[in-house]
Amino acid sequence: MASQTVVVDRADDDERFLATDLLVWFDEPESAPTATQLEGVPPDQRFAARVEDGAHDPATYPGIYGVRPMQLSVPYAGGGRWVPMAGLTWVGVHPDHRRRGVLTEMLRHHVEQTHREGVAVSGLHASEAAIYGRHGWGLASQSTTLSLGRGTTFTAPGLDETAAATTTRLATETGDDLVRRTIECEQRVGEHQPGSVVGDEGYYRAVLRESPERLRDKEPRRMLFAVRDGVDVGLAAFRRTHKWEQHRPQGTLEVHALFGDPATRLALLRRLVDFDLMATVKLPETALDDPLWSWLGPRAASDVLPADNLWVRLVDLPAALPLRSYAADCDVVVDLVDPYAPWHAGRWRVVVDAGEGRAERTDAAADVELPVWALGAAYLGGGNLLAHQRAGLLPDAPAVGELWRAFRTDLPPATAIGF
Ligand SMILES: CC(=O)SCCNC(=O)CCNC(=O)[C@H](O)C(C)(C)COP(=O)(O)OP(=O)(O)OC[C@H]1O[C@@H](n2cnc3c(N)ncnc32)[C@H](O)[C@@H]1OP(=O)(O)O
Repeated sequence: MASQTVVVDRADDDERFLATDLLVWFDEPESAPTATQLEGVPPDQRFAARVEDGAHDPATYPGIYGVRPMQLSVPYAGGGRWVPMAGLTWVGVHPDHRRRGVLTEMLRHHVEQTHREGVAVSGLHASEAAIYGRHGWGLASQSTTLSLGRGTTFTAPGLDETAAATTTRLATETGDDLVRRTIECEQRVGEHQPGSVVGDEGYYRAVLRESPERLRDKEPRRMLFAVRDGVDVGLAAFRRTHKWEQHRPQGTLEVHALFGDPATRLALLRRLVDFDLMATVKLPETALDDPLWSWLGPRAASDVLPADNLWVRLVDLPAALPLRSYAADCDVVVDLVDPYAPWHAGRWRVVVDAGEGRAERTDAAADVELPVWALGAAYLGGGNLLAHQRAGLLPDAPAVGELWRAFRTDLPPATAIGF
């Protein structure tokens, strides 16, 4: 198809924004007011692409995207630390305009806009894994989904006492009370777990809202909080589905999110595999080094499916590097390839000294040329640069190993929510 001139700017028409999203995702329209449906993406963070040559449907935009103001937990002093992240979401291109560069222009706009707003990192969950790598996002955390049978045994002698001292109770709060309790709990837990993401109140109102059209005959989502010493230390969000086979209950309990330190996860998991009338517990986005694998052994789970989790793009290297701490010293000159960001592309001296990182402009000869996705992948300590080098995706230069030894973390990052 012929290319087209694409201009991206604020989306000034909420109805049109929503209509575009409905067309892209072919969802049933909801009865809730438009403002409620758009909650979690602030009005000044809704963007639309317009094409300047050719007619298009006035009720929709050729393309839309939104940004959630979020916090990302980055590796810091053996734990984590919250830093601002632009959470890219609601990306969609009208079916009549696809594969003609609308997404490409929207992502270029997003990178510029994020930089203008002084945010160094953009993150997203992708609908399809092949989309974002070519635009500079690197796969920063990976996970698996899996299923467990009812009554699964978890063997964790060193954590039994703490898990037993952890009470699990279904939340009785609703509305804003539940939103506040959930945010506070996720902030408390995620700060110690690099790769965690939390949103603002609007985001939590949006994810905790369940419209009648989406719910139909399903059980409303239940929130199970884990409490220790009077403090919320974790939670599991889940829903159950009935099923009967030959007079025997074969229900499925599907977990949507699971937060907590290892002893808390143990307490929550023991409770989740013990609900009446269930035969199967489906777990979401479980990190590759989740303690679960040590408690179970690899064969106790079924339907194990690896997936990409959080994709990270750096939009400002000198601002992003000092935000986290590092495992080893390094001093290399990187020639950064970033076609979307002239302020970013070119040679940087990347230095880590006593755990602190920085990047400064240099005219020195480059030790390695790196695509911007590589630093996004490694930023949380998860995307192994040496493995990418071995796979032929990065240049065969010693500087890649030096960078990786600085960026890597003892445990890979884990991201528990999608957005
Ligand atoms: C963070 C999020 O919100 S994830 C949600 C993403 N949205 C969706 O999946 C909704 C359904 N899909 C769509 O709306 C569109 O097909 C999009 C947004 C995925 C792509 O939009 P388009 O305008 O068609 O993309 P565009 O023409 O800019 O393509 C850019 C490049 O990405 C490639 N590409 C686009 N979509 C895909 C895909 N689904 N899989 C693999 N490659 C893709 C194109 O081939 C093109 O490659 P090239 O530069 O080598 O030629």
